[in-house]
Amino acid sequence: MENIIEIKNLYKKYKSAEEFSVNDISLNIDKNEIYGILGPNGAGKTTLISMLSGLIKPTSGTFKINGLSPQKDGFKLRQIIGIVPQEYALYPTLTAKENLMFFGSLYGLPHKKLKTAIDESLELMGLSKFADKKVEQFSGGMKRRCNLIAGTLHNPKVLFLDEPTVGVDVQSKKAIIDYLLDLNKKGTCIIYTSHHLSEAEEFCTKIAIIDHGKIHAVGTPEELVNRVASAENLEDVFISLTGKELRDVVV
Ligand SMILES: Nc1ncnc2c1ncn2[C@@H]1O[C@H](COP(=O)(O)OP(=O)(O)OP(=O)(O)O)[C@@H](O)[C@H]1O
Repeated sequence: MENIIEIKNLYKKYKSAEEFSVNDISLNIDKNEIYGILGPNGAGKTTLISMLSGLIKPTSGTFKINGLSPQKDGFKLRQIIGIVPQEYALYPTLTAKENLMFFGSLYGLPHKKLKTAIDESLELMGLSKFADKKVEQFSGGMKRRCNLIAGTLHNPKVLFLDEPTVGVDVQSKKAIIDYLLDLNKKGTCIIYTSHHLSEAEEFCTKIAIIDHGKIHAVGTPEELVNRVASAENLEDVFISLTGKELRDVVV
């Protein structure tokens, strides 16, 4: 076991808000994990991973990623993390390949290495034959697949994903999960937020259940199910811990 992320007493209160959106979270994440942050709407999932990925600043508390802190080592930190937000960060009038060349060059990858990484990733994602099509012609699922490639071309040590499979078709979902499993096998620690309990149960090695900005439970899917008497699956655990039904949290 080797922690790649160490979070200590992290808080976030937005200026316009009355309550803390993240309220005293402490968490260690091992470098080999596929770590699911699960919780209902407004639980604080996006706020938590936005802080960890450097998009917003914590109100208080500290965290380190691979021993680096955002205050002291911001530049180095940005080189080892990947971020895939919910919204597409792609240029619609550029082709998939042009988009990926653009984003890959932002990571400073040499041209030849970048071209190889793009070709391999498009192949893995089942998008090779669409490489020269404009992204505006893509379906939502194809855009998401392309978005994921754009955030991972530099082979990050830690990848933050916000709801990577929400609202995508079955084929894209499978491609995304297979791609993430492959990245994890090659050494990327994956932290992802989700509403999909059954997907998380299958896919995650560890899960944190979060609600009202606090962590309610942490464990492997199996540990969580065993911890709650009469729970048969993660959905039962979720209802028991948050008092919310799955239908309340599916967007
Ligand atoms: N920019 C902001 N300004 C003020 N309040 C915010 C802001 N962003 C989020 N919040 C509030 O913080 C809380 C947590 O929101 P957050 O988006 O982190 O939750 P979430 O678990 O990701 O929810 P969802 O699944 O709906 O995306 C909510 O009460 C939300 O209204």
